[in-house]
Amino acid sequence: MGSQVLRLSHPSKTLLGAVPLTGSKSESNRALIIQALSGGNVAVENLSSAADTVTLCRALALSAAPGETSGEAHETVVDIGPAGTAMRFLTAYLAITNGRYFLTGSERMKQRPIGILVDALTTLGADIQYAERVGYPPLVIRGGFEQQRPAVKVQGNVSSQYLSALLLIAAALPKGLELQIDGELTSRPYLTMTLDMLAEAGIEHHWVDDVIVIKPQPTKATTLTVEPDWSAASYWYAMAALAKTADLFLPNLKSNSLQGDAAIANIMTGFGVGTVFESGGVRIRHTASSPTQDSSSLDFRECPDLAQTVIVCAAALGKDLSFTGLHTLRIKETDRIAALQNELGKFGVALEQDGEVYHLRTAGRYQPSRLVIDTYEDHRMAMAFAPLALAFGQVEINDPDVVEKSYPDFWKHLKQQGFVIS
Ligand SMILES: O=C(O)C1=C[C@@H](OP(=O)(O)O)[C@@H](O)[C@H](O)C1
Ligand SMILES: C=C(OP(=O)(O)O)C(=O)O
Repeated sequence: MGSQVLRLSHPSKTLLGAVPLTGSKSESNRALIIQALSGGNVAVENLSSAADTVTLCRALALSAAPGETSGEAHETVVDIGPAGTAMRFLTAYLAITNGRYFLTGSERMKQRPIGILVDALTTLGADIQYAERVGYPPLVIRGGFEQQRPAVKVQGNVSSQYLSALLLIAAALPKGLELQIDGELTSRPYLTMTLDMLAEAGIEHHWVDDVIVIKPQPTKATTLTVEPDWSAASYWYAMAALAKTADLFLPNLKSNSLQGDAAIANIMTGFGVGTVFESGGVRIRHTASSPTQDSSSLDFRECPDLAQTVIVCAAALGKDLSFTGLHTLRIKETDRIAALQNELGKFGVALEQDGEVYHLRTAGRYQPSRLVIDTYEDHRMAMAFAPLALAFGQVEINDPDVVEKSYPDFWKHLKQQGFVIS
């Protein structure tokens, strides 16, 4: 892209035609780990073009053929940049893979906690040290350990990625895994996605109360086909809500998705966007008027990646909604609560915290003469605020390349849909 700022407008405010979304980043990253542990049994189709998936692919290739060293004998440096799922999944994967690894990432990655996962792996017998700050990347992993025990208890309310990381390696552990989820489980659909994809590859589990058991077992020969990305679809729902006319077809999305973010279809009925599941994909339409939903509340506990899309869209439509389940947003690509508060404030909207509930206050909303959005190295900040071009006539997005993390064709697709981008 090159440019440090993009200016967006959409003169006709009309969205028509098909938008071919890339594969789900979450499904792709699971498929890659399952494949890597399958001994050549598993093929993957429709892998995401997300930078995070490309990064994980490269990291897995590097760990299969270690070469680069960091000075210390045979230490393979694996740098996953800003890819959180890759960091968590690789921590578990490298812990059971022979070799010595230095697993690192971006400056932000060094602020995203990983202690819960490292503690769990260490309990099982893994050898993992912190290279800088205790509880955070980078990690020094001496892979390939003798398993001490199968049972481990893991806190569930910080990130489901820790649990998914453990479940993905469970069948390859000599004693298997008995994973007890401690306390509340956040982002539950991501955990069930992990179990469902393992099941597709022939790996069975038993889940009773708060304990998930996976016995040592081989994967079966199969092809995992990745569905397009529902989180990416959410931005098109927001655009449809803010457009004058919208009739968009999103090929290959399914109603019985593994992705919790398919919840956007239901949420957006309250924002004036209708969904029809057709054969071969989903059709979304701007419906006549946007029903008021003021004083109602939306919970993002199961779909945290939709929060920015929905909150920004609600702000543009002047809906004073309340939100819960935002507790994990502060440890993602940026502190997403603070980022939202700053950027919404640029057009007079407040996101006020009251304990676990956040209230959107749109009474002071105004149309600024120039709206320039900062993106905080967070792809979802760029993509959630871009639809505002339809509401305010024009919006400028700083550091637009951030979208590459999950949706590299985002700006290209916007252009194809009539956005003027300069
Ligand atoms: O497992 C996954 O693929 C993901 C789980 C979620 O994270 P948390 O479990 O940390 O909420 C989500 O926000 C992230 O984008 C992808
Ligand atoms: C939180 C996200 O990703 P990750 O945790 O994998 O960096 C995201 O894509 O919104």
